[in-house]
Amino acid sequence: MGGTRKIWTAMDIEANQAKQNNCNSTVDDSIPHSALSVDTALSFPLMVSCVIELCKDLFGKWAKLDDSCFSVETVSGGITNLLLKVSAKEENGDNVSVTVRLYGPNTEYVINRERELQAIKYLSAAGFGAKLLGVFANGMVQSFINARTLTPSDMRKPKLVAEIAKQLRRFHQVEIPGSKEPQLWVDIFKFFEKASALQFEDIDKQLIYETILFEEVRKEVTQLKELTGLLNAPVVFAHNDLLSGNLMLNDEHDKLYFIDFEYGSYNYRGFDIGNHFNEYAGYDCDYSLYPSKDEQYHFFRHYLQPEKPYEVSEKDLESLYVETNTFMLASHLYWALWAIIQARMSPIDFDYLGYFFLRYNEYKRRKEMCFSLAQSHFSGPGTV
Ligand SMILES: Nc1ncnc2c1ncn2[C@@H]1O[C@H](COP(=O)(O)OP(=O)(O)OP(=O)(O)O)[C@@H](O)[C@H]1O
Repeated sequence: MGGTRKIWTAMDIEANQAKQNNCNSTVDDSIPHSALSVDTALSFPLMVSCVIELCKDLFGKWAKLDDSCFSVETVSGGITNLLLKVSAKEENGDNVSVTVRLYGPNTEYVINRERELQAIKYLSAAGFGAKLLGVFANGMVQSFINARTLTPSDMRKPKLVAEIAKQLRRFHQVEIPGSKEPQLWVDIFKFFEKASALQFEDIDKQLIYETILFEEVRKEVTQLKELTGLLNAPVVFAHNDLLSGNLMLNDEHDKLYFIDFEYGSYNYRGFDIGNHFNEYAGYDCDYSLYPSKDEQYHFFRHYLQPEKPYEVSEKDLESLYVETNTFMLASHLYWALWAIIQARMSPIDFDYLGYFFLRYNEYKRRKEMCFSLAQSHFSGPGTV
């Protein structure tokens, strides 16, 4: 879903905004700020001039360089963000590259940029993602990552699985100031309220929308919330959208990067892992590609004990297996409800209502197996 999942993200913005306002840590003052903005509607050549001016304003050592020392190219041009690569030939002959991310119009209404920037600050200090180099009126500048984006099939290669698991463990250990309340059910219920009160101008969409059994969905959400509540699952700062498009690999240095923290929040550990496993289905949503128990155990070993993966106890593996596969169901409900709202709000031409049914049907297909897995786990050791 990567690119299609970007426009209408957190419905909890207002709620979180209130929390953020109570939290006194903002972006580090040592990070350069510029009041300039770059109009994304400009023609590319005009945009290039503005971006060069912006970079000169942000970075003192580039201020005196001639415009001919800069080159600007597009890295990715989603509707949400426009990502540019800016390279500058510095006075000492060094060629330095950065990325300039221009937020798409109106995304400030749907993405909590303050929360994202704050998370980036702490995550990049912990070595995750691109380094935050500058902030301006409608975007940010980050270090350029010399790496390729992973494909869904890369993501399940045992060596990479071990590395992803190990990094995810470290990611989950990062401390971000502010509320540590897990967002999963807060988000899901907000999505539900919005999603169940929509009206579509498009008659065909309206007819499809009217076939959604919201009371049934509400019961499923409530039932799953109750079940996951029995798990006592750890709460961590979670990425929440760990799909292959958000993983980059530098093959030469064997270095893996997590990127794109737009959905990052405090959340249940099992949700982040289960959501990641759901992404094995790839862009075609082929859920037969969901990892087997052995594949999951390989991940868990490296997540739980990266230094001694083969010393993880069977009991710990089983517990994390139950936790992950219960929250995996929540990931289906989360993105299913999110998709209904996207169907109404997003300008991206994608069959979001179809995506709702895909995720909701997969939830229903897996529900019984996962519920009985959790219930037999609660009823005694060794029963899984
Ligand atoms: N710092 C970076 N350095 C190099 N390439 C990057 C960097 N950040 C992102 N990219 C590349 O750009 C792609 C899009 O990045 P990202 O998902 O962060 O942007 P986005 O605007 O949220 O994307 P979209 O809305 O198109 O999904 C990534 O898959 C990656 O290939």
